[in-house]
Amino acid sequence: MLIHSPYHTKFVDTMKHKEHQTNKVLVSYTRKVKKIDPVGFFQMNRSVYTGERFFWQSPDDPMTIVGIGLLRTFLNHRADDRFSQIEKEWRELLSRAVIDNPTRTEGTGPLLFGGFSFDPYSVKEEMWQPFGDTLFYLPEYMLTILNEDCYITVNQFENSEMSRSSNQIKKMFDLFLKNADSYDVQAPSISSKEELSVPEWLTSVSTVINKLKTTDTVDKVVLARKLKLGFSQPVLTDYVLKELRVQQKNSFIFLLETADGGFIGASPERLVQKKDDLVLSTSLAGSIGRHVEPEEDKKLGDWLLKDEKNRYEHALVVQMIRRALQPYCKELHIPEEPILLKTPYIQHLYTPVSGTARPETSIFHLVGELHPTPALGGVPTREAMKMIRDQEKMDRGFYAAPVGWTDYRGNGEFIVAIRSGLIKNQEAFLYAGCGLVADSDPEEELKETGIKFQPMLKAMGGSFE
Ligand SMILES: C=C(O[C@H]1C=CC=C(C(=O)O)[C@@H]1O)C(=O)O
Repeated sequence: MLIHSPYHTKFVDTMKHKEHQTNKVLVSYTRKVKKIDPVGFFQMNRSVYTGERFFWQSPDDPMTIVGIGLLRTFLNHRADDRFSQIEKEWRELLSRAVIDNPTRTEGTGPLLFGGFSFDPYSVKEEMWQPFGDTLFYLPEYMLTILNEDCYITVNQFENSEMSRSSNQIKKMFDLFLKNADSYDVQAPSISSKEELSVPEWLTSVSTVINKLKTTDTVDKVVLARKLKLGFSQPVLTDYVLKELRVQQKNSFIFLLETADGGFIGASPERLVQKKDDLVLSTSLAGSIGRHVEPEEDKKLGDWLLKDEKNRYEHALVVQMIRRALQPYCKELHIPEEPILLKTPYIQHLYTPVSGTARPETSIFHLVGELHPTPALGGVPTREAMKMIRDQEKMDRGFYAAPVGWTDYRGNGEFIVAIRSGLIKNQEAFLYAGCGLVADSDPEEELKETGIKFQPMLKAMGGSFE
């Protein structure tokens, strides 16, 4: 139910004007508060802020960040220098910011949340237009939960009526809390399900495998496909988010809302985390399904750990991450052997990578060097990307691309946005891909992508037979 109050008009007015305030000084206020439920916070004042929200949760929940209201949107349709461009714009904004943040906690204070397109040179599909090649949000209100501690950040541009002092910003947040509305979140009801162009996709897979067998210019290519869902009503991102949080606890859960839906998913794959000078990354490639019987499940995992094709697919990713990070890290630690990472529907070969960054290394640098890893692109990158453009016949948009956050201190985390989908009114488009090497079998890869649709499909109220 919506609570009408004079303040609602105020919030709407503030929103209308905020895009014109980009030359003003950013004023940011952060305080530790009593624990707030992140979903409750996400849904507060929904009638005003739908389409202007983001949600982030790391595996098993140590870190949650929820943003509401867009103080500034960074949207770019540019290719070559997109990583350095966003960094430049962000630094410019921060260089004139007034930040009142007595906490030393990462993920608090001014923070950008968003991501990049997978391939800025792909032929664009209309549905991805609102995302451009770079899309980041600077929120007005933000909740950060790290372990058991909870923080609120309020950002405003100076000169806006309500933001001249920290005290006034605090009052503004109190007002925001008072005006919270609550509402029912209905389960979406799937009315149609269409796997797009399966025969064509299988032909493309065979063409790529043939190429991998017959030339030595390319070793691995990841091809993806798309599943289109129709619903009887517009899909509420809130519902899908709620389901993913319950069903995919050991993945990164992310949502970047847009006016008519949003990009959402539960990815097990960290691209990079930076906390002070500590850098973490992940090689995740090589997959097999799960079995309900623990003994059978273990057999599947043991098989995967020994399978040559999967080990090769995986090793190519490890090699590339090593090459990408070495120039930026004083030390790099990469275990010799992968272990298993199990999510509810699938298990993967997994190698955690850690290092110590050299001074002046920014998270955007690292994202730019790492994307796309051969877990989503291929080896060598340039040839694989060309084959993906030629053979995939779709725009991946933000699927398989870096999505995450960075705070004003340069800490942050980006994942590879797989196990994801784009919600657009009464439709949703889910994406899933697979690594192809010379020994791959098209039918097996079709099955594997089918399993990879599962997490999103389940969260949207469906299943994949
Ligand atoms: C491309 C996807 O998965 C990648 C990540 C892990 C394992 C993969 C594989 O075994 O093929 C893929 O490289 C996807 O889930 O859409």
